Amino acid sequence: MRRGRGLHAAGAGPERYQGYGRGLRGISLAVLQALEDGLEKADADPSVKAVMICGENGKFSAGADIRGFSSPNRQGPSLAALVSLIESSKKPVVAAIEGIALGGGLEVALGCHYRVAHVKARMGLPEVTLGLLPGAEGTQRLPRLIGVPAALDMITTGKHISAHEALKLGLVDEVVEANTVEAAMHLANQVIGQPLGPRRLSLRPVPPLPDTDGFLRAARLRVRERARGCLAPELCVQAVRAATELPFSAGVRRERELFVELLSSGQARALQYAFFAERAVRRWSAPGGAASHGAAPRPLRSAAVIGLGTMGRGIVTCLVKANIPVVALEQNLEYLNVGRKAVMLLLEREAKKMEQDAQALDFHNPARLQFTVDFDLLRDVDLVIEAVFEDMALKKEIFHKLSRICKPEALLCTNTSALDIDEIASATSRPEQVIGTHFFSPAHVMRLLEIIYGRHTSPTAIATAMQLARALRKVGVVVGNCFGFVGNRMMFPYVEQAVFLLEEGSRPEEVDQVLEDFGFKIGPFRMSDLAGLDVGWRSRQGQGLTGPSVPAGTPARQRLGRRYSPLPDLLCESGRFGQKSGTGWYRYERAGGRTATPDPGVHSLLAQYRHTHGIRPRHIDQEEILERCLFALINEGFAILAEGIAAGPEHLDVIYINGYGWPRHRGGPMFYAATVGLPRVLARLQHHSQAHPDVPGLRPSAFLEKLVAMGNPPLKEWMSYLSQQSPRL
Ligand SMILES: CC/C=C\CC(=O)SCCNC(=O)CCNC(=O)[C@H](O)C(C)(C)COP(=O)(O)OP(=O)(O)OC[C@H]1O[C@@H](n2cnc3c(N)ncnc32)[C@H](O)[C@@H]1OP(=O)(O)O
Repeated sequence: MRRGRGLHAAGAGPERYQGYGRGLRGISLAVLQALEDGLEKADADPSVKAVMICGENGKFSAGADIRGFSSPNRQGPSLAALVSLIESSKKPVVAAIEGIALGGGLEVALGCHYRVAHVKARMGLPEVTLGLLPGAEGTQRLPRLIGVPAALDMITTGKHISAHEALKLGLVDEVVEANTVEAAMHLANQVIGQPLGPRRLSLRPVPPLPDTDGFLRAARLRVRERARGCLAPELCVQAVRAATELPFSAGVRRERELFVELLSSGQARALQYAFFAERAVRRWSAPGGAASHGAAPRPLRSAAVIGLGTMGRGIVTCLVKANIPVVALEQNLEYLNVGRKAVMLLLEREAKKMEQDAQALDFHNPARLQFTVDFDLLRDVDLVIEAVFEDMALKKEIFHKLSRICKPEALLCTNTSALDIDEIASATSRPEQVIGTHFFSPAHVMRLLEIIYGRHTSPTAIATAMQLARALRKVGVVVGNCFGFVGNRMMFPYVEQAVFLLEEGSRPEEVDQVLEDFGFKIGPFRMSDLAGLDVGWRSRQGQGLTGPSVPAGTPARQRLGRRYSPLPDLLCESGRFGQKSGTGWYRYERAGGRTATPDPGVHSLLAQYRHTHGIRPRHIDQEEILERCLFALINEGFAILAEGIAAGPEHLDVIYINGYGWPRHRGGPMFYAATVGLPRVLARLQHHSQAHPDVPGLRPSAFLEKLVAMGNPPLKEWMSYLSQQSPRL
């Protein structure tokens, strides 16, 4: 038996191999070189009759090293050349796929003549999620193997598929439950001497469809619609089209051109930044030097959710899906029954989506999901998530009760989008166990979990909340405590600018269009209608900004010495609450309808409003709409960083990508600011601030000014320019 790195070669005799492999870090140049050398050696050695390629540590490959794409000095053998070399081997090559075969890893497997997968293996071409396409000839080989529709689906979505699905598609030849390497060697030994031509994918034709051109045209439109300005999915379709129209070698050249176009588009950089940012935020730090590496989470064996409104229902659903037994509590039987029905409906739907795993949910079993009005049933749970209305007095009452009832080590979470965690914690005898867990609606769908520590929250509590995020398959981001935390605090100036633009001459649909063209899933007015305009109205009433508590004589468009727009209040006063009431910034087909139509009623309300306040409407161009909304949001981001509410710009970006529909291919607001260039962001903020001196949100943050003065350093260096690391982090 001979051993090397990366590749195993099965010899003529029983089990003679040579081996190499590599785990998660991606295929490095060293691995490429080693594979190339090994293959050449195996081809030249007459005693070697077949070759088997596998990974190390039970993982075939996570693909190319993503960091390598932005490296200016990338040199050495190319992955595509290696895949061709594998395919052209005169001896049969078998891939033994365990764990994962992703991206370039799967392309290596496609170069092999046979593929054997472990039953738990997952495969995929996720390049599109990194702003790229499978550029090691994957767009040309995969359609030849599994046909255009299935290949296009995998390549344009980047989804991972199971071994069974791969077998159904014909992507692998065999799925095994036992030792994959042995099974692959067994197969290798069996096929020695058989002709390899039919196994070389580059020599196969793409299986024809009745109307390939029509299919690809429809796919391109579908993908373009879904991509919201992201280039990669569309270029993936073009590459697959090349496979259907050109001979293999010309298709590969086309794939290469498209790959280079994507690599230099800027979007690839943004998407790769987002990939690493999501992993970077798993490492958190908190006051007093506590950090992820030194804090261990407590076990999460059971949970309770208080309040079965929209948020509570979604949270219960995620917990059940994560296999955590839940006690769901409401204040009375009437609300409990309504909540129970809604949760069951959600779970039925989720079970349908999950198909074969549905049994595992087992949500009719009271040991896994229990509905109650009795607080005493919360005595033994490891975690409680309070999800009642945004009412401080009510939340404090509940937390007071919890600290009497729950076991001492139970984590007490509040699902709030803005309220003070310290004040809530002050109602308990154990503030170190209290933490904010801000879910986003619908809670069983949205990936973000903003985790807010208070002054006394312990590192163990933070680590446990992060563990909860992971268990729920969410992206947890740890932030400090301030009004609106990170996400909503940055959203306030954005929405404020959008409303000011209406006062000055824009229409809701114009503002939404500009921001949707930028890539947001929905613009600020569609979003407000969806969330319900009454939510913000109640909050403004609570803050004394509108309603009877506003002192007589207060100017209509001013509060606390700064510009204020009463427009959203006027809408609510006239019963326009958004989708739920059938009218808001738009008109809907009925109360609860989803289709927004520009509303002449709103247009005349705006005209009347401007007339009343002596505002002469003006034409506002797209650039001004974008700059005022986005730069105000980004400006708040710099203030948040300077105050130490978040540990770095990546945290803000991950929050915006996963919770606020920020287009991922633009990398998040702070990454976007870096792309635009901080001097330009500053100059434009200065310009708009001069035009609107009564709007503090447009006044450039001192931290932004400092970064510009320091020469516009790269984003990863920003935090080192804060004179003292924040008091909070
Ligand atoms: C010519 C072009 C040829 C080829 C193109 C490509 O191959 S592009 C790359 C395609 N591959 C991918 O997109 C896979 C990316 N990785 C993942 O999806 C996940 O990491 C994975 C493999 C499913 C594992 O997930 P898990 O949750 O178990 O681990 P985690 O994500 O935390 O990753 C652990 C650390 O590994 C790093 N990493 C993973 N994959 C890569 C990679 N391809 N390149 C570089 N680094 C990778 C990841 O960043 C983590 O690092 P850490 O420092 O611990 O944060």
